[in-house]
Parts: sequence; structure tokens; C-alpha cells
Amino acid sequence: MAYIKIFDTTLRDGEQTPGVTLNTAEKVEIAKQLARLGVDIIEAGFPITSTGDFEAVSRIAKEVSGPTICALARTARADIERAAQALEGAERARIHVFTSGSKIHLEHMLRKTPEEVIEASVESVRLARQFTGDVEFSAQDCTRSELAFLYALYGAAIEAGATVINIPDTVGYGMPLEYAELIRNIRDNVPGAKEVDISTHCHDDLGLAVANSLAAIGAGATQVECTVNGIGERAGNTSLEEVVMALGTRRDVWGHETGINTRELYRTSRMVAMYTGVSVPPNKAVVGDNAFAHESGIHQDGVIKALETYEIMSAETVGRDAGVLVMGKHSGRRAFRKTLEELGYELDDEKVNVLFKQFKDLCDRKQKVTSEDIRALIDAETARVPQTYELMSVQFQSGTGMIPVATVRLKTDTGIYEEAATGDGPVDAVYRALERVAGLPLKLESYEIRSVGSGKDALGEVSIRASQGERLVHGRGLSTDVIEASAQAYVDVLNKFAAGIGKASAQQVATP
Ligand SMILES: CC(=O)SCCNC(=O)CCNC(=O)[C@H](O)C(C)(C)COP(=O)(O)OP(=O)(O)OC[C@H]1O[C@@H](n2cnc3c(N)ncnc32)[C@H](O)[C@@H]1OP(=O)(O)O
Ligand SMILES: CC(C)C(=O)C(=O)O
Ligand SMILES: [Mg+2]
Repeated sequence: MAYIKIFDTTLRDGEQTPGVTLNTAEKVEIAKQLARLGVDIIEAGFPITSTGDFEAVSRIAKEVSGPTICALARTARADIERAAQALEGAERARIHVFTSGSKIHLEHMLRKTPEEVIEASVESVRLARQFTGDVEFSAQDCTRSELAFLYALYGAAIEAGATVINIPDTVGYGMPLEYAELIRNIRDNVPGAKEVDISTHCHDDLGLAVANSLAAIGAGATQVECTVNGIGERAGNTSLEEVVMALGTRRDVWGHETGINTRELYRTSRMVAMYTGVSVPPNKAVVGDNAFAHESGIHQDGVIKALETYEIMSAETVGRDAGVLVMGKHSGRRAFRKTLEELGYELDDEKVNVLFKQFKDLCDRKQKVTSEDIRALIDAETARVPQTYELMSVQFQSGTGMIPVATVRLKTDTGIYEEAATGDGPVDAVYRALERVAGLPLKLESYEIRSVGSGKDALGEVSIRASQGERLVHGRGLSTDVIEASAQAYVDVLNKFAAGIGKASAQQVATP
């Protein structure tokens, strides 16, 4: 079993995410949270880049204790001296010197010969060692570099004093088996490589950053470079939470441990998302909203019976709530019943079945069904009277410059009846048509509509009071379609009159 060092580069490579700039205060807060999380090394920045970056590294070096604080530098004297200056006061300081390893980079970007690159690297590592005993050396683009050159370059860097050699897959080009082979080759063929830490630094251009990092660990790497939420240049870096949870959850496969307090993972993810403004996709492993949520009935039934049926790691271990049930069109009765219980309702099987059917119908019409919607369904159902009249359909036509016309269809014990009517507006037309079909003249005393929840697919709740002679009745309808909700409220009134429900209206009582 080996101890795998977690090298967090959220504040350096993570901040290279297009559009992201963190201020010093935010960086210090994130660094403190990374220390609580238990990372081994914080790459706090690239001090030569700007005064702001220098200040952030400098404050983190002085204010954050626990992890080693690292600063990045090119193979250039000014970069290394600036990095060393920024790291003054750190409990433990590391300078990370980088060059490039591939022909593409050497010819087009650095415009240096391989010999010049080796010479600059050796000089730089030696210079960095004058400031700290902890020097990391990287050659960008290792996965597109010639092995012989990498052996020579890394061998020279170790000889010059590098204590960690990092093998970046800068452009996310490597495949897991290939990258593992590269790590193994470097370990076996570079003089001194077995005496230093070998580090992985992967990018996610092909979605393989975590897989490649794990493959490298399998091949002997002892440090993983990663970022919270996997943010970083282009498609991002290896995601810290994913690689840590893969190592922890499948310790049977890897057999390694890290110093990460996984209970801080979720909080760290939220903080980084908030400060960077880069939101976490809902389906993101470990920290996404849906990572521990269950929507479909079979899964919900399973997790209610035993969480491990569909959860491979416990949500609490990453600082989240376990077994969140999301009620939607794929949910089943067991989860629905559990939700009703959590909302405080104890209903018999018959009521649950009726409500479950209404809930499913609602799911077909509404993107997200909330607890408020379920409460509204229950309220409507518990107040329901025997259904003498059943609203089968309501159709209407209205628009600028035309007279609204509605057609309604009602079912009773004796058959199905349809009527049409015009009105002052669509609701008036629907009510006139219902009055005709029911043959029961009603006086509408009041009409109110309110939205249950928010959003354009929110449920509309219509509440009316209607009288007939001395009797006054209250009716209620609920639907994503407000005209349908209005019709339901009217039919509710009809059913209450049919059931003999209703009280004398205030007006009538006042009459001598
Ligand atoms: C893979 C990575 O993530 S690498 C880190 C990327 N991060 C950043 O670039 C941080 C933000 N960068 C910056 O603020 C600027 O680019 C600075 C301050 C670093 C340099 O700025 P400038 O001096 O204006 O140079 P510019 O950015 O135009 O070009 C980069 C120069 O660095 C050189 N360079 C690139 N990598 C290295 C290296 N590892 N060692 C030495 N020189 C290097 C390039 O060849 C180029 O040199 P040239 O100007 O002589 O052609
Ligand atoms: C600076 C280096 C390590 C880097 O970020 C990369 O190669 O991707
Ligand atoms: Mg990188």
C-alpha cells in the first residue's frame, strides 16, 4: 500500500479556466478550505504572471498552514526568483519548474533545441534548489514526446536536484494503457526516478483525465495533480473528488490511501463553484446535484429498502445527504408513499392510489413536480366529494377580435353529454357551456386564481364560490392549464350541490 499525495492546482491550472479570475481574498479562502480538506500540496499560483497572482501566493504562504505551498515558474531566472519571493514565510515551500518535452513545443513554442531545453532545465532546478529543498520538475506534453528525450531530460532534472518529477498529459492525448506504460518506462529507465515522487498531471480533452491518473497510479505514480470540480484549461484537469473517491471506494483494486477528509469534498466543491462562477453539471460524479438522487421507481424502491442497492459510496462520506428521492414521472408508489409520509400525511391505500395516478398525470404535463404540487393534489383530493359529474374534456377558442367559444364534455351515471357556448372570455364561455350541460343554473359569487409554485409550467389553482338559491358552495380546481382548472372548480361545485353539500349564503340568511 502506498500513500498517494494529492497536489491541488485549482488556484493555478484551475484558474486558467477560460473566463475565471479569482481575487486574492477568494484564493486565500479556497486555500484554507483545501487545507481543511487535507490536500498535501496547494499550487497557489504562478507569481510572475501578475502582481495579483504574486500577492495571492504570498498571502497563502503566510496564512495557510498544513499543506506544502507551491508556486509555478518557467525555466527562467526571473520566474524562479519571483516564485521564491512569493513563498517566503511558508511552513513548507515547493517551486514547480516546467519546460516542454515534445518536438511540437520545442520547435514551435520554445524555439529551442533539445540540448538548450535540458541546459535551461538543469540551471533552473539548481537555482530553485537554492531557495527550497522541494523542487518539482515538469515537461509539458509528455504524451506526445519522444521517450529517449524524456529520459535524458528527467534524468538531468533529478541529477540537478528535482525531488518530484511530474509527467503532464498537457493536451489530454494519452490513453490509460499508454499513459501507464509511459509512467512505468520513466520509472524504470530514468536514473534516480525510483527515489523521487512521480506525479501525474492530466487534462480532460478526451474525457480521460481521471482514468489516466488512476492508470498512472497503477503504474507507480505517487502524486496526482488535480483540481476541485475538474476545472482548468480547456476541458479541465483531473477532478480531485473523482480521483479521491475512486481510490477510496475501490481500495480493493488500488490498495492506496490519501490524506483527504472526504467529508469536506462537497463543501469545497460548492465554494469553488461559487467563487469561480463555474457551475457543476447536475450529473457530475460525487458532487453533482444528481450524484446521490434517485428518480425512477425501481431505484427508489431499492434505496428505500437498502441504500447500497444503488449507491456505491455513502453520500455522508462526501458531506452530502444520502438517498435523495426526486419525484418525477419515473417514480414508483413506494417512493410516492414515502414522500407523502415525509410531508406529514397518513393516507389509506385507496387514496394513495388515486393520488398516485394524479401525480403521474401531472408529471406528464409538468417538468418538475415539487412537494408544493403534491400537497396541492392531496388537498384537492381530500376535499373531494362523490363524482356525480366528471369533466372529460374542455376545449375553447379565443383570441383578439373573436368571441370566445367553449365546448365541454361531462360524464354522469346516465351518459356522456357535450355542450358549447360563447362567453365574454374563455372562462365565461366554459362556465356557460357547463351550466347548459348540467342543466343547473348557478350564480358565480367569486372567482380567484393563484399559482402553486413558480415557473411557466406552475400549477394554477382556481377557487370559486357559486350559489344556487340559498345554498353557497366553494369549488376548487388544479391544473397546469388555468382554463381546465377553472372548469374543474365549476365541476367541483356541481358535485357538491349534487352531494347536498352547501350552506346558506350570507345574502339569503339576511333576507327576512
Ligand atoms: C500548460 C500550462 O498550463 S503552462 C502555464 C500557463 N499559464 C500561464 O500562461 C499564466 C498566464 N501567463 C502570463 O501571464 C504570461 O504568458 C506570462 C507572464 C507567463 C509571460 O508573458 P510574456 O512575457 O508576455 O510572454 P508570452 O505569454 O507572450 O509568451 C510566452 C513566452 O514564454 C516562453 N515559454 C513558454 N513556456 C516556457 C517555459 N516552460 N520555460 C521558459 N520559457 C517558456 C515562450 O516561448 C514565450 O517566449 P517568447 O516570448 O520569447 O517567444
Ligand atoms: C505546467 C504544467 C504542469 C501544466 O499545467 C500542463 O502541462 O498541463
Ligand atoms: Mg495543466
